[in-house]
Amino acid sequence: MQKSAPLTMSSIKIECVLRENCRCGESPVWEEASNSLLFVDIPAKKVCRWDSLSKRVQQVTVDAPVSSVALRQGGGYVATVGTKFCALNWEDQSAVALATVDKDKKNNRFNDGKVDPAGRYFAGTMAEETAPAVLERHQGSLYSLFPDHHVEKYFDQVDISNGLDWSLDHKIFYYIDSLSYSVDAFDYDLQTGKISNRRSIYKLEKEEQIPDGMCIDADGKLWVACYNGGRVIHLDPETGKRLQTLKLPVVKTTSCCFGGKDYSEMYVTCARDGMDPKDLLQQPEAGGIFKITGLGVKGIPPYPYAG
Ligand SMILES: O=C(O)[C@H](O)[C@@H](O)[C@H](O)[C@H](O)CO
Ligand SMILES: [Zn+2]
Repeated sequence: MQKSAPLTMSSIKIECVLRENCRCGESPVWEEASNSLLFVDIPAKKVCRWDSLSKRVQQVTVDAPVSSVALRQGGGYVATVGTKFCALNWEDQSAVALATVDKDKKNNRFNDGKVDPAGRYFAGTMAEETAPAVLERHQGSLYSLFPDHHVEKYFDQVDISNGLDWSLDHKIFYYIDSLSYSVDAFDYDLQTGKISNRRSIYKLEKEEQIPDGMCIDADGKLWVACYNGGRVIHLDPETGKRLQTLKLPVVKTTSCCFGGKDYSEMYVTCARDGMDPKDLLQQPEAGGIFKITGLGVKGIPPYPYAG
């Protein structure tokens, strides 16, 4: 395995590349075909696409909070809107429901979602918040939308279903329920999409605050955005050790992904909701998109939904 560059050689640069004032930016996904970063602003009900070459942003507004977006095999996107898995057509700005979950829970909505290596769209739910991280507990569940559009439920009793990704050998599923303050792992069966043997691989320290979105890198290590922690932490899931902390000039960091040339850049989303006017003055880039270069590690392309 190739070692990353020694620390003395790396020059990490963190910059805000888009001042978007997202209320709650989330679900960054790199689309190689268009050199673009997709992301959502959950309460603003917007899916955005930032062209890294022209620096322009396009957006599609939907009719309910949109919590994640993913690429779709054969073009277009899928997104979790309210409690629906939807197909998103960028050209005519339409979102067509493929399946609905939590029909008995009127106050629920989807939260983070991502596609697995076999093309299933995983996403979990939560009760709607009255303020950031303030909500009726244990209302969420984790689901996946299979390529044939049927939905499977994995477990319930979730507080805030959040970051998710798969190990490079596809044998482990990593998952975050934010209010557990833990990054968990499950054994993963790629053939069936089944998960088992839940365990914690990392417990957040107090100052790291609330674990939110996450992604894996090409070395199999995890990067976890810490809401209210103003940072992304780099974890070794095998040893359970934190390898590195990246501090950002905004406190409500929500999620991260790799993108850009050869997936050598990291993109980080963040939120403005829940900040008071004084914080907003001190963090004028809150709600923007951050790009981090010089990490000395690459990411992997996102998997497209196969249905
Ligand atoms: O981005 C998300 O995942 C949630 O929808 C947000 O509301 C916050 O992250 C949450 O409040 C912190 O736990
Ligand atoms: Zn999140």
